[in-house]
Amino acid sequence: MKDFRLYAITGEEFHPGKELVDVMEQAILGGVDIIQLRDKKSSKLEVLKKAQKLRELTKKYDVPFIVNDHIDVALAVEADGIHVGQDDLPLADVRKIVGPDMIIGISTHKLEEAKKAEEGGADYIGVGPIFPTNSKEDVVDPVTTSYIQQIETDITIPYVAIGGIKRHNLKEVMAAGAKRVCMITEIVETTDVRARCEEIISIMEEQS
Ligand SMILES: Cc1ncc(COP(=O)(O)OP(=O)(O)O)c(N)n1
Ligand SMILES: Cc1nc(C(=O)O)sc1CCOP(=O)(O)O
Ligand SMILES: [Mg+2]
Repeated sequence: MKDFRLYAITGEEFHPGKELVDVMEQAILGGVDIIQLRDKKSSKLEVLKKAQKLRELTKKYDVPFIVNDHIDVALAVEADGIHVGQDDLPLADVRKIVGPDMIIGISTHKLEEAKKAEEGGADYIGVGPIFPTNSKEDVVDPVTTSYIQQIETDITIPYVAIGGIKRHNLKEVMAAGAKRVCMITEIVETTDVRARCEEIISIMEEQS
């Protein structure tokens, strides 16, 4: 897969009154280079409609588009990838469904899960939650930056740090070895999403 550094996940509940596509377009203009549609509340049809709009947007900017949870929606809109968690379908079954080319990302919270994902052919893994987060209901305890250090030592596939990552703790995350970060609230919960992403990118560039 094409490499990336700033991964934005949608979080419509954090930007009331603003259109999903407008917020994500500002994020892309600010430097986000991969987008995931994550919607835990809408009906399947509503998720499909949002995915269609984001597919169009991400095609325009040549940014990879990932769908969280809904494999059928990912296939229907020809998304670039699907993101699944530890309680979703096993990787081997997801691969059978989506075929050889679609990106598969898997959430991991411990080294054992990361190794299994790598051995099973995941294209990337999520590594988190690094810090406490209010953006996910059934979240496990923070894994802290020590999990990033373990991943750096033992895992070779691309990984993205996630969970409670903000401008103020970004240096700590990068100092542990992370080169890619994923955020919901720090990106979408602000009046100027583009400027926020530019600021995040400039902190990342200072650290690399
Ligand atoms: C990049 C990335 N990493 C982790 C997650 C979390 O996925 P999951 O464990 O399936 O939880 P939900 O997002 O479905 O609540 C993610 N979505 N993206
Ligand atoms: C969706 C998600 N998955 C996580 C994991 O650790 O797997 S943490 C998380 C929420 C990330 O949101 P924020 O940047 O607002 O903390
Ligand atoms: Mg999931």
